[in-house]
Amino acid sequence: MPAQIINGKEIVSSYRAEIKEQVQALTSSGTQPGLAVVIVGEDPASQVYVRNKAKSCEEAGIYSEVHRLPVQTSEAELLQLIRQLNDNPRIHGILVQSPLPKHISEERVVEEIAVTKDVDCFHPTNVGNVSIGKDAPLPCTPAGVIQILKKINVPIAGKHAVVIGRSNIVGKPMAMLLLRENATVTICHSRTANLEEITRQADILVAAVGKAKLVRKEHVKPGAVVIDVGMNRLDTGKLAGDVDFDDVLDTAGYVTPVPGCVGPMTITILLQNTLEAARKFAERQTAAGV
Ligand SMILES: Nc1nc(=O)c2c([nH]1)NC[C@@H]1CN(c3ccc(C(=O)N[C@@H](CCC(=O)O)C(=O)O)cc3)C=[N+]21
Repeated sequence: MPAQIINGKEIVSSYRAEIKEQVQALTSSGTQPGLAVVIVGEDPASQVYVRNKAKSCEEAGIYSEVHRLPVQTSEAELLQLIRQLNDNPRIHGILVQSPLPKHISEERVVEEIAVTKDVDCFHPTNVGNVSIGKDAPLPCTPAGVIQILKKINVPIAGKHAVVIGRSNIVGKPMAMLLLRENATVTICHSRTANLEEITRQADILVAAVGKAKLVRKEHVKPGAVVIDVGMNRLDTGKLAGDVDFDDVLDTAGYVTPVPGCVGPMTITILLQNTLEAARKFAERQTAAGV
């Protein structure tokens, strides 16, 4: 039986409709959620993402502002902007688009973002809180993947989940969230010997390596759920995932398309995190008698 193609559009639009309602409710009680996106330089992929994000905020009723800074912006200038956004009561979430130009330390910049406004979950305090199970904004792409699994009713507890990739943005936090859902988790990476042998044991296989079409049917256990986080721009201009979609179709039980599933779901979680940050801001205001 051929794999079921996970309908990202349907999952995303119902989730965003729920968010929109909650944004409206919070707005009418006096707090409109607000997101600031900061982009330094002209990376073309980043431009696409930032455009998608601004449009998504608008559709959800979230206030957003995009700060486009020239590539020669100094680290000190960027830090100054972040401090202003930290102090701005209209802004509840701050996202500094990565990658940054080489002369700016991403680590330093992320640490400047107020922990309560870190809607990416990149700040070390939030990363730590997620790993010890404390309340924190959830990392957008990994949380989106968990939501996809839940929406299609795939059980996670007790399943063997294999993550290919160990980046701080996707691989590592992905493994952490799967563990929180009680999966047995294996992380594979560029130094893993016998990759196929391990990935073939996966009930849930998440590909987040950044290598176009790396995952083929020989990597996939029959019936497995294959989630493709990859977003590789081919020379043809087309977008390809880390999974060879056509090749795995007859082996996998479920597979996500690229584009049209994990990407838009990532943005959906960003909206959710911004809403949640705004809600907590409003609660703190009320508690303080403001
Ligand atoms: N601080 C920070 N936070 C991020 O979350 C972040 C980042 N930096 N830097 C870059 C990556 C990449 N990323 C994408 C998310 C969604 C789509 C997306 O919606 N993609 C569409 C297709 C877009 C197209 O056609 O090119 C889709 O998959 O259907 C793309 C890319 C967020 N990132």
